[in-house]
Amino acid sequence: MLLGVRHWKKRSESCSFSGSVQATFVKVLNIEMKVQKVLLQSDVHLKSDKTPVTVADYGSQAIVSFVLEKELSTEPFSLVAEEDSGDLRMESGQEILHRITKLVNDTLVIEESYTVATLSSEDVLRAIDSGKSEGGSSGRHWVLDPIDGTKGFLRGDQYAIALALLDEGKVVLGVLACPNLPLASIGTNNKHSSESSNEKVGCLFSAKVGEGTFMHSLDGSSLIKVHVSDIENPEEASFFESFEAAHTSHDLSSAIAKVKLGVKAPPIRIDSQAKYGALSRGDGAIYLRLPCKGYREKIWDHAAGSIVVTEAGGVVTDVAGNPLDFSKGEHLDRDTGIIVTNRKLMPSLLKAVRESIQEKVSPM
Ligand SMILES: Nc1ncnc2c1ncn2[C@@H]1O[C@H](COP(=O)(O)O)[C@@H](O)[C@H]1OP(=O)(O)O
Ligand SMILES: [Mg+2]
Ligand SMILES: [Mg+2]
Ligand SMILES: [Mg+2]
Repeated sequence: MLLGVRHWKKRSESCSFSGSVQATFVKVLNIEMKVQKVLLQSDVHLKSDKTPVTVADYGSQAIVSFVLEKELSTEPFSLVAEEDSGDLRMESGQEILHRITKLVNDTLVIEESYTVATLSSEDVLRAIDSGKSEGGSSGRHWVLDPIDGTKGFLRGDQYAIALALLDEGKVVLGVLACPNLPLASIGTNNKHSSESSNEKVGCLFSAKVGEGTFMHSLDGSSLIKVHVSDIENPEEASFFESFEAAHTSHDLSSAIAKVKLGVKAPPIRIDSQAKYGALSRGDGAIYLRLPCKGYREKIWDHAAGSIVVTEAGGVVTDVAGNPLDFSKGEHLDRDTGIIVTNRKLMPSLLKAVRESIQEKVSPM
């Protein structure tokens, strides 16, 4: 028993961010917001899976991984992150690598504790490749999506920087920064909005297992504990889904929400894990993610978002009603979709999802 308590204490102490890591995280966000406004065509590349990647994705991964490794120098460091340096090591990647290196140094210079020396391009490549761990069910692994919702980032819309910690395959800590998300509600099921926060954008959600979810404003001026919507009547529940039609079936979610549940409000379509953040504070009550058959979800796309919602009282499952399993490496290994809501709505939502999928498979 005593051993268990000691283990828990040790774990929770080293789980927490030091102030300087959190401050650096906020600086990364500020830089990314500036980069978003001045992005050049040549700063955007297509990866082999045809998804876009930018100097900001690479730069964010290099900085977060560099800072985390420095902060956690006394313990084994394992990071599972989206990007790798393969394309940057090629002849064609040299120009973009030069710009990433400048971006990383410009950002770190603001944070005095990290200005040991100017980082070389090789240091930046090494920092990006620190994210090559495979994760799994034993030990501790940090999980990072340096820019989640790159398509939203390129459009000037929503995106997030998502960092989580896995301990023995379970998410125990999550931080979700949403630089373009208004502090006031973006939905109809709101419970937290206030006059003073009406115009401001930039939210940072943080959740630690057993301690709830908090929303900070990016300028540090406010901090509140958040909770998911307590709506019980599905007709009053507004729902979130991907902006990109290629990422989820808008038709299927419309059949579930409108036809089966009688939801009246139109869907709120935004990019990235900002959907989890918005849901955690009750902006809407349901998030439906029903990707094309065959798409394999990655852990960095859901680890931080899922703990932000569950610690705020919500439930995150696959369409069979099982909790997401983060212990199997970089993939979630569910190609059947993800549903998120509060405890009261989950049974009727699950039933509606199952019926709609069944009807799609075998139309009457
Ligand atoms: N074909 C796809 N189907 C579902 N999700 C995808 C697909 N391609 C990329 N993604 C990832 O889905 C997430 C964004 O989805 P959405 O904004 O629709 O919630 C991102 O993590 C994005 O990766 P990325 O991190 O590279 O942007
Ligand atoms: Mg990507
Ligand atoms: Mg992502
Ligand atoms: Mg990404």
